[in-house]
Amino acid sequence: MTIIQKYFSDFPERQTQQLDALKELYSNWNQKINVISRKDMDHFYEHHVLHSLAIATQFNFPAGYSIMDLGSGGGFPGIPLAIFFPDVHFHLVDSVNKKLKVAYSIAEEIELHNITVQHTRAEDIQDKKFDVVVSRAVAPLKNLWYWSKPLLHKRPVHEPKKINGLICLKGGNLTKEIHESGLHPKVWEIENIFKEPFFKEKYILAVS
Ligand SMILES: C[S@@+](CC[C@H](N)C(=O)[O-])C[C@H]1O[C@@H](n2cnc3c(N)ncnc32)[C@H](O)[C@@H]1O
Repeated sequence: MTIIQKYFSDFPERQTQQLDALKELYSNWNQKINVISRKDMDHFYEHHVLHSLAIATQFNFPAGYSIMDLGSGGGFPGIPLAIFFPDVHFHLVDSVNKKLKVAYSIAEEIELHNITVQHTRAEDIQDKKFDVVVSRAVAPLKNLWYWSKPLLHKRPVHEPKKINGLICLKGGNLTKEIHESGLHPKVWEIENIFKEPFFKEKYILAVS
């Protein structure tokens, strides 16, 4: 996990151990339930953990915040972010239960207590509200916002690193997708944050 240390130098011991444990756990689970493409396991920390933590370079979630990871699959970006923000609660939602089972088992194995999971489609949730929704590689921005908006607390924030809204990780040419959403997201190019070629044409989008 040297690639993580390259950008985040001073993790407390507990978080370092949790991050260190992830690759072997995901490798083992992946042999039973495919949550990460096999060839990607060679770049696990860069493509999955560091990519998820791009959000932590731009946002500071205060203790007590409640965050939904919409379409979390095997736990990205939710699990790396839950390790990074141990005082923030992450609710991992996916319409495929077996992937969530992997995420939940891994959270248990590393004693990550700020995670809950729910097997449902995001648009069917009616009884919960969150401060933030995060999401990676799930659906067009228009849909993500349509599903997230009713689930967000209405708490306007005025500090630049805080947000009450949707944060998603996306790749490729987003011009059409953003236009079709009718939204004006704030956009960060991850290649300006992390220098590895993998992050070319990868973006963080935020809507609030
Ligand atoms: C390409 S996977 C990405 C998984 C994970 N976010 C990641 O980056 O590794 C997309 C996931 O979104 C889930 N998904 C798609 N639409 C959804 C919805 N409306 N509600 C909940 N989950 C959804 C799918 O089941 C799938 O697991």
